[in-house]
Amino acid sequence: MKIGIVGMPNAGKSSLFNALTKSGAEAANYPFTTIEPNVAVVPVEDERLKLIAEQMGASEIVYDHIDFHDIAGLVAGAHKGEGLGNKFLANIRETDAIVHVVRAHDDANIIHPDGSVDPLRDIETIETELLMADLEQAERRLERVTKQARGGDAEAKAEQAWLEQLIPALNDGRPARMVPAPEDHPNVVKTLSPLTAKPVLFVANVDENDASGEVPAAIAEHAAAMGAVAVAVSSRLEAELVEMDDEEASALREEMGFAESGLQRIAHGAFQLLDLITFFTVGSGVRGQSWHLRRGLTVWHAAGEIHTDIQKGFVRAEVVGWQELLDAGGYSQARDKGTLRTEGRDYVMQDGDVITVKHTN
Ligand SMILES: Nc1ncnc2c1ncn2[C@@H]1O[C@H](COP(=O)(O)OP(=O)(O)OP(=O)(O)O)[C@@H](O)[C@H]1O
Ligand SMILES: [Mg+2]
Repeated sequence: MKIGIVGMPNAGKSSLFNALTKSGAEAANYPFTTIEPNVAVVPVEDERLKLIAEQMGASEIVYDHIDFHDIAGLVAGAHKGEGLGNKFLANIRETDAIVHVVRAHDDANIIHPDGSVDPLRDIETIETELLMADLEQAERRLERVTKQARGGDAEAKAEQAWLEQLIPALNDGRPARMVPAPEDHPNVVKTLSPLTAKPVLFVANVDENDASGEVPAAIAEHAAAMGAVAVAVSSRLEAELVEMDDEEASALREEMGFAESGLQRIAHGAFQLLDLITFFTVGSGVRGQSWHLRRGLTVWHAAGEIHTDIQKGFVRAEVVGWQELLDAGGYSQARDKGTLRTEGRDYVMQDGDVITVKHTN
């Protein structure tokens, strides 16, 4: 999963990104060796995997991860190519979701580009840039598909009709996610890949003393109205915590009154935002791994997350809930108890399922 970090200049993006990078780099059994400088790979920790991996005697634990992309600061006018505008926009087009960092701390030492702290104004500035960028893209696309539609192409006609609804909506300040794609041509959204169709996770970058507290009301209300998710984190505090050793950091966290690291709050917020479920693969002497999948998809899709070859050769899957596996004490005991079942490709995955895919090749 790819997530782009956006926000006003000086909002706290890089501090957050650095904290994310360090937390990922320090995690054990990190499955990748090279990391691009602007990509932070963050494992999503999961207690359930720890328990079953230990019981099954797995060789190691590999958590699923989220890739956060630090995207250069967005300035007003980015859609016109000002600053790093165009490159910035091309970068976020490729992501699954957006983390929008909003300055909510009052530290007078930190300059605000507009001279005062006003989270809603800042959110609006960024959202306007995203809307304008989509608008330009949509207008350009409309010119093209209008020509194709004249030739009688049904897909082009459907896309044209959609764009003709989308453009006035964007002009009115309504995001693309509010303009549903034509039912028989859902791909038109993917083709345009509008920024304002992406789900948004707001990170309220709060004062260190508020880091355990609530999301400021103005941001929480705005997020709720958009159908977005919001979490409160102090970017600077998180950047400081990753510099400490684990014990020191958790002692400090406890003292400040929050159990989960701000970074894990963000990772879990992203899961909630994208409506993902977690499933596991585990065995004796092999890796225990966690994976994610959109809710409502099947075990065949799950197989594709593991490997395209496993999906291609899919025959059937053995499925057991993580708790049932733990209770039974192993796969064969779970089979005897009837909690481990054999399922076909249309089985809809449930959060916490442990699967073994039987496949050809
Ligand atoms: N919660 C916070 N409280 C106080 N200061 C903070 C907080 N978060 C970040 N800062 C400080 O704000 C400054 C800007 O932070 P940072 O460099 O992370 O912003 P940025 O969004 O990456 O900026 P740019 O757009 O210029 O790249 C830094 O000095 C950082 O230490
Ligand atoms: Mg920065």
